Amino acid sequence: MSEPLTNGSATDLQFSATPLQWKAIEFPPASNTITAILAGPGCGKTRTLILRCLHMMSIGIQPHEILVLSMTNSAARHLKSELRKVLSRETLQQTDTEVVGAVESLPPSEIEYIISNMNILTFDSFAGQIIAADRGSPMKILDPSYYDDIMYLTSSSRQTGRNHTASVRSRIDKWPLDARDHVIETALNKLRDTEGLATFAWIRYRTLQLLSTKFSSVVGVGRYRVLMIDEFQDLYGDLLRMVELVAVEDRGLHLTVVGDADQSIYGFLGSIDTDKKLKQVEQKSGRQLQQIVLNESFRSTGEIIKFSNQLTSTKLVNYHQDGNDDLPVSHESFSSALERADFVAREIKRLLRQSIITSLSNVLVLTRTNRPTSLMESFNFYGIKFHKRQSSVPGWMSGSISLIHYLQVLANPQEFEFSMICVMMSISGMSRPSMDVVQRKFEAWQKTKPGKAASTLWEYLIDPSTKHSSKKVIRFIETTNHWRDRIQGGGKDGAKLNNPQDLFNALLQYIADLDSARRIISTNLLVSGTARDELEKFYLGLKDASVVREAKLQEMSQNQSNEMNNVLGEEASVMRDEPEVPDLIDWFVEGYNERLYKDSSQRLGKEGVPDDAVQVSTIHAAKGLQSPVVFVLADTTYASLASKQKHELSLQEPSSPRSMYQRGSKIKRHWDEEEVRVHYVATTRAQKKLYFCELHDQFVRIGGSSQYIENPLEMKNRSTPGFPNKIASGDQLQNARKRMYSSWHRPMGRYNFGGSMRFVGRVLRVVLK
Ligand SMILES: Nc1ncnc2c1ncn2[C@@H]1O[C@H](COP(=O)(O)OP(=O)(O)OP(=O)(O)O)[C@@H](O)[C@H]1O
Repeated sequence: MSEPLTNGSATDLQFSATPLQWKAIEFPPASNTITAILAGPGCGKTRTLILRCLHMMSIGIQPHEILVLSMTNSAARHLKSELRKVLSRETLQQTDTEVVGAVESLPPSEIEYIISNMNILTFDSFAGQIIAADRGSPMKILDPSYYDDIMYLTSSSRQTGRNHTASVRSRIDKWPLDARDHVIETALNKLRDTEGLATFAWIRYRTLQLLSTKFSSVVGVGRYRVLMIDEFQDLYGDLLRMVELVAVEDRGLHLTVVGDADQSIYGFLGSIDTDKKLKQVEQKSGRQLQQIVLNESFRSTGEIIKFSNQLTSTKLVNYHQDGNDDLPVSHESFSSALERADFVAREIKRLLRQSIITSLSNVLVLTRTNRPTSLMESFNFYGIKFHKRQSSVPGWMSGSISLIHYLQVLANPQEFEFSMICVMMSISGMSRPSMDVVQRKFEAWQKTKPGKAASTLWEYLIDPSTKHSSKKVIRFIETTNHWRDRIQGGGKDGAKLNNPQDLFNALLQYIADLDSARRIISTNLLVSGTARDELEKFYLGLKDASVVREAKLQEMSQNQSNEMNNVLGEEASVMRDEPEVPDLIDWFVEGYNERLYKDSSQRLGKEGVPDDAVQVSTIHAAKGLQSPVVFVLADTTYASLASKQKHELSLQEPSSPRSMYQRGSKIKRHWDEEEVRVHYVATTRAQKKLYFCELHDQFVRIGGSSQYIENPLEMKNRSTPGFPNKIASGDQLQNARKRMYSSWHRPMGRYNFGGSMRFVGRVLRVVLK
């Protein structure tokens, strides 16, 4: 193959449209019709949608009268950038076989005018605008999955700065579902009234209410003459209802929807069959359906299309040949995620060396979940930079391990009770029933101390009168006390551990002494390769905190000495106290929530992708994208695991996160099929070269190691000075490996470790402006 694989091809530069695309572009936007543009991946749906908007403008519809709604921020950004690209193209060319659209190249000011006046929004921003117009000010978003934080925010303990959410949570977890929902709902209502905080679910719900009861007074909505829906196949419950309400017959609004049933991947949120959905909208809005099916794919080579078709058994027969030789699809299999990551990096290096690609931005790495995404992001063995595309998941560390819990316990086990429970649960052999016993005894103990109703679990544990029957609990107390003493300066030399390296080592040692290493270090690292990254990120966070703290200390002592010299004279210096800056551990723990919040809002705002980086994304966040080279890090076991759970979803408006999973609801999903479609979406992002990389065994071979990396725990550290080369000792590692199989499926009870990271911080995302 002679030419390098790049993003732009010759056909891309001209505004040609196939006759079918042209028909879709031109179909009159009458208010009594719905135009449904259906097509497989790469057939030009997005492009047609944009050209259709421009065509409408050419027949007199104003940019601000057009509303384009998409499911995700990422899709909305993609649409905007495509619109900008289309608008800034220079000349139009006529070809023999294709009809050419008459869109003139526009001066920059006009391009800006169109882009800023045409509303390309996510459903949630659209709903947010309606709410803001209704109440006169925007609302802040509260992620409903942080429901411990919701409790925290509404509880009286907030004023005292204490965190009682663990006990609240453990109590309400025992209640029937309805009662629980009621409590959460009450808390949410309170937050809405007092703090202007609302969940997306509520904002959608309220929007639906406003649209159905007082549509005419909903500011702004009446001005739209055209509504375009991108990725229609993915619309679920309330979003679909929103479309129906905005598009009801008598409002003179035209509706165009664009979609592909084979790319439907939101069944897990209740999205139903595409045809059924179309019929539903047709009936509810009383319109006539005009369906146009595009059948020629312009994106991928024949090899890629064939491979993708095999996945879903669909027949997208036509693909547009642009003269490039077809490269074979590489179907690879690996025994560990780390080995796979290593392959990806080396392969990219090779593509660069052999000039098959000229820029790292021509490569897209797609993963099923966030976990391997984080792994790739911090994988830089071969000097290749990976840039994680912003998905909707917030969080400073979406890591699989919750190191912060351990540090919080070391900082203050009274304040961070929930963390303490998580830490106790992570101790090898400490099961859910034994934790329940502790909890029950604690409650009984509290009753014997009438004056001390608010006594904490830690106070109970260290109370000399408490008789512990479990050796694990005793060990937890002793180990925690020992390392708290060491860190807090109660050690022999009386020094505080304010050096990030010492503190980090102490933290790791604490974890190892608790015998939690199996769960948080070895298991994660060996299975998915991410634990090391999380450790490293954590270490870097600690270092950052230390740098800021040092600067603060210096600044304070500088101020102080200036002040002393100027005002008080030298003698006074003796009387002065040392500046008060918290110790590193407290500084870090305190700043953690703040950073979590700041970072997630910064990340939400971030747009562009650096040129010198490989893009890494989850498949869900990569909808609509394309790239010359795509590596799909397939997760084929996900399908069978998911199918076992057989979630049942309800389409009712959720009053709380959990009511989404009510029993007795009608819709059952076949998860395996959806998983196949997810992978289909992934493979069809590739234009020229596709790598389908599976893990043939989701579990690492016991005792074996990757052919590339001898011992993952003793890998060279990635140019992070101070980060320990060796994380756990050989024996621990061997034992961890042996125990891995037996422990992998052990349920973590309600204190799910992976998810518990969420409860650490109050993650309030302010996304509505
Ligand atoms: N008529 C055409 N001539 C040349 N290129 C085209 C034509 N139609 C579409 N393309 C190109 O094909 C690629 C895929 O188009 P587009 O992203 O619009 O497809 P899509 O149907 O939206 O795909 P997906 O379903 O994956 O989102 C783009 O690079 C686009 O420029």
